[in-house]
Amino acid sequence: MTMVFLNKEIRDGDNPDLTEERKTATFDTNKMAEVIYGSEKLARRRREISQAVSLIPELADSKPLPFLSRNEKILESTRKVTALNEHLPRLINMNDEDEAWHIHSEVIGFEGNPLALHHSLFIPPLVIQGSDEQHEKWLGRAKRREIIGCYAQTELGHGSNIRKLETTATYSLSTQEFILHTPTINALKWWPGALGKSSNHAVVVASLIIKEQNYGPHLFMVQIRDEQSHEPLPGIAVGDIGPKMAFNGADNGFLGFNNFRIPRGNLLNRHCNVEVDGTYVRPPHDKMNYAGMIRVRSRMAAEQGTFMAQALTIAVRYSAVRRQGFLENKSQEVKVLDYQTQQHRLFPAIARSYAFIFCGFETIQKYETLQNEMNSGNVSLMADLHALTSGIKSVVTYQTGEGIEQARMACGGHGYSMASYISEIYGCAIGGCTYEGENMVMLLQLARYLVKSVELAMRGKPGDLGPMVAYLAYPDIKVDLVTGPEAYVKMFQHISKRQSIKATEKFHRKMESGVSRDEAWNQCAVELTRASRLHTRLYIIETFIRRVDSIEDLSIKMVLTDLMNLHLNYELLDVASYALEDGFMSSTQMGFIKNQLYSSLEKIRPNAVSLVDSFQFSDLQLRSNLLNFLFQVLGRRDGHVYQNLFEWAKSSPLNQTEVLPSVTQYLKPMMEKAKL
Ligand SMILES: CC/C=C\C/C=C\C/C=C\C/C=C\CCC(=O)SCCNC(=O)CCNC(=O)[C@H](O)C(C)(C)COP(=O)(O)OP(=O)(O)OC[C@H]1O[C@@H](n2cnc3c(N)ncnc32)[C@H](O)[C@@H]1OP(=O)(O)O
Ligand SMILES: Cc1cc2nc3c(=O)[nH]c(=O)nc-3n(C[C@H](O)[C@H](O)[C@H](O)COP(=O)(O)OP(=O)(O)OC[C@H]3O[C@@H](n4cnc5c(N)ncnc54)[C@H](O)[C@@H]3O)c2cc1C
Repeated sequence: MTMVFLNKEIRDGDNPDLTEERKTATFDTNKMAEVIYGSEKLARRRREISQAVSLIPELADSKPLPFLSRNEKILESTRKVTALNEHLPRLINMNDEDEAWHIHSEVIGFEGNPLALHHSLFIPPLVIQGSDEQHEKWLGRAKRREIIGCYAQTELGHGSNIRKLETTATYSLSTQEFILHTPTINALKWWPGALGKSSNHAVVVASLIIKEQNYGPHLFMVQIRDEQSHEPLPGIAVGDIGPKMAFNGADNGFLGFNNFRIPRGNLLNRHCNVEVDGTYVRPPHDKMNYAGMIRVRSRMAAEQGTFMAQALTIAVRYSAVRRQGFLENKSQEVKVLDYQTQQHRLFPAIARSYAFIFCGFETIQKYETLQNEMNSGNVSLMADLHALTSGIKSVVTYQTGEGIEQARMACGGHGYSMASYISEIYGCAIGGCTYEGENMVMLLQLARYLVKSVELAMRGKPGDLGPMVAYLAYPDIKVDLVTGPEAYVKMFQHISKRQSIKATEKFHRKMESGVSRDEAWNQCAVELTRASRLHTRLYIIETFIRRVDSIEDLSIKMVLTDLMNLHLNYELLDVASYALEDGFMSSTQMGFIKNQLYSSLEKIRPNAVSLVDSFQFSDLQLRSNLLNFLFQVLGRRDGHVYQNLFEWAKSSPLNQTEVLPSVTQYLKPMMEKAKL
């Protein structure tokens, strides 16, 4: 029987320790899901989709994914994604990217699949950079999945420095074609997801050469495999780059061209062009060809927030059923969730998950505004959003990695087992520190923007500063943290401003002492990245406060205020040394922050399970409940962990036979030999 209590679904037969947690929570998890996902409709749609997926057996994993070999993983992810495509139009709104993301994450898990990049990295650049004529030619085919594509930019020798990509696209005036060529091994495309074995088309980024002049990286639509035989076309070398830390259900690949010709019309030319006579038509912004990367980065905060939320759901539920050690009552061991250290490990990360998701929705909206403006020829918002998303991408991926790793350790030994699924989530999430721009490189992009802004403020032009950096010109007025969130923001603004100014001044001093600009930049790079992190963390705090301010439901507002206070105190404590250094923060204030932090942990404790339940991840999504199987493990909603860990172990392929060949071939002879 299921009893609904503030929508927390207390189910008969659930582990009583989890039931107790759900009963004591002070808010409605469905209402919280509305806040997390943006509206009642969006949250409800997620539940409906999860429910629909759970009723379709062919969308379930046919075996526990960690027991599969690489080939089996690719076969399984391809089986599921093609089966899913058959059902999609019935299950989701096909124009809704969030619904598509959600359903893929339910069905595929974190292993990746050969069509993931088709939708997220092949179609979007075609939409953004392709002309109407090019949309006519390829977009319909891509959307109907008549062709499969990927985004091939990174090379063996270059990923971060796109200007130095070595793959060339040389315009031939005589044939009006581009000749794609890979001049060296280093110039092989390397890493693109789904390139290795699955795609038959690629958006290839190559340096455009016209009459021996290099015009820098441009995007080209390239067919790489025959549509019938799927064999590589003559002049193309392509394959898989081998197993990775995660994403092993996907085929990241390499690609080389041997003077491979494509028509002039294959340069994606909505914003730039090469005319028949070789005349180059410039785009309205120098970095227009990088716009697709801003798009992906703008989605990463929400994405990473949900990755961390999944690991935390597993760890918090498990911590509520895991009993070990004693507190006051010596007759019953305590839930490990009652230990302050466990709470300190998990709750700030829950707060960051919420913060990243809220911040993510804002950045996605900002990107949509940019996209609309770009479509009408206005590129003035690009620089701001490039700077902002560069910082956010770097901070959230790093902190998500930290949070997931804490979740793993919070599960003790069982966290280390793949039955927890946390290692797979971790492998996938920390890929984000590297893909879509290596974190340090992207922090330094934001630092360029901050330095320029400080210079404007120094030149007495604070009016020229955009709203995101206006605080760089604010006067320093001491704050009383007791007055609430605004005081925390002011304290953070002071810290961030001071670091940006210090780093800029150091950079200027280096140059004044005769060091070249690039060398001076490098000598200040650590300080500059610190400024970027502080600026970004400030921005995330502000978005959290904005979101909580906008909530009307009192019970939700109260618990989110607790979470926000935890976030404010945790973040400020983490960077307090910057404010103690110049006396802006007193040691009394430091003590106040710590006490607030500990009291926030206590306030959140009764709501912890419901705060993670509110993300409403299904057991399938957490790989904690595989349809038709008993392998239900650590994060399962009903909390029955131990017997299912035992089922999981019994299902290990190693246990399908009592005596392994490793024993008969090697150990037995060794022991026999030792007896002689
Ligand atoms: C449950 C589901 C499971 C799984 C799914 C999850 C995840 C997905 C899985 C897999 C991964 C998916 C995708 C990964 C795809 C990729 O990684 S694609 C490759 C991405 N590559 C990069 O990001 C490369 C990073 N490098 C760059 O972007 C650039 O090289 C650079 C920006 C670092 C530098 O470029 P330069 O041309 O050299 O420029 P600069 O000299 O440094 O700067 C000059 C000015 O230009 C401004 N600028 C740079 N970029 C932009 C931009 N995009 N927009 C606007 N302006 C830009 C810069 O700010 C400078 O301005 P100034 O005013 O300061 O001069
Ligand atoms: C899971 C995954 C999926 C990917 N998918 C794709 C894809 O679909 N398509 C695609 O084209 N690519 C893809 N990539 C490639 C990815 O975009 C690049 O690996 C990434 O941009 C980093 O570039 P790099 O490998 O050249 O790192 P490098 O730049 O070589 O980084 C190595 C080190 O050098 C440092 N460094 C480099 N430049 C600077 C600098 N200017 N200042 C300071 N430090 C610097 C970095 O901080 C880092 O510590 C993927 C990568 C991964 C891991």
